Amino acid sequence: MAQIAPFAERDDLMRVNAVDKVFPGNVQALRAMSLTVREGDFISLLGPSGCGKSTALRLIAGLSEPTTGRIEWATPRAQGDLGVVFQEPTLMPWATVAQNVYLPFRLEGKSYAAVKDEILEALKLVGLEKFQNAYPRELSGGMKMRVSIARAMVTQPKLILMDEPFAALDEITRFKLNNDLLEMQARIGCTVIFVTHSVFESVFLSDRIVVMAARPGRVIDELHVDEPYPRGEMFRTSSEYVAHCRAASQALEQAMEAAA
Ligand SMILES: Nc1ncnc2c1ncn2[C@@H]1O[C@H](COP(=O)(O)OP(=O)(O)OP(=O)(O)O)[C@@H](O)[C@H]1O
Repeated sequence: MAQIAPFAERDDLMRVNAVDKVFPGNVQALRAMSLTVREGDFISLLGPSGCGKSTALRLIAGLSEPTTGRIEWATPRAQGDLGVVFQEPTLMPWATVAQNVYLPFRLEGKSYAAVKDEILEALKLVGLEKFQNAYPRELSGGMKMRVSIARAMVTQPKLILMDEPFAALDEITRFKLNNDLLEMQARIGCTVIFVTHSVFESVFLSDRIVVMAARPGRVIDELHVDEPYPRGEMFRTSSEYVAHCRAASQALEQAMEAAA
């Protein structure tokens, strides 16, 4: 479990270097995107629909290749260094909660018996250890998302990519999961890149907000939310939070105008 270094002292983890992504039909999903991601950063990609947030995440995950430019890791990436959480929990309905969380290890060829302690630990982190033998159909939307997060964290990855994971949840569940996500990040010391449309969510969670504009998808601004962690309800109701939300809102408005 790594400790997160102070903001100014973090080592580079990976770099998106002058990346363009053009889809068939000449759709320029990303133009000249550059971003240095450092160990322990919590980065939100914030922007309107179609600005290339999911495309950027897929490129970083290695699920798609840049048209030009490069994705470079500071040290070679091993299996288990990366966890991904999508908007839908994407659980296997026929498998128990524990079997779902086991999946990344199964893909690495490890037996269940060899990793059952890690699975239980991940389920504890998301508060679902009592549900290890339940099936997805027995769980609420928020609980399913917790299982999906446990599955992404179980290998203690260096980097977790999250594509609007809480967009489909009600606001109270979303706030709770935001709080819990920060706690989990602090516990395993990972880096997070989090895609969202929500100014409020991005300010609450992140220390860096990368603002993107559409047509073509590109980075137009980066904001630093220079507020200490752990963050909780006190931060959410503070004047500092409101001030950061205002700044992020303005940057988002400029992003919309840039695309208009
Ligand atoms: N596989 C694909 N083939 C063709 N065009 C694509 C493909 N994937 C994405 N695009 C286009 O690339 C652009 C960026 O899409 P992307 O999904 O990355 O945006 P986004 O910011 O994540 O949007 P949203 O917030 O709506 O999810 C859009 O114009 C989209 O239609």
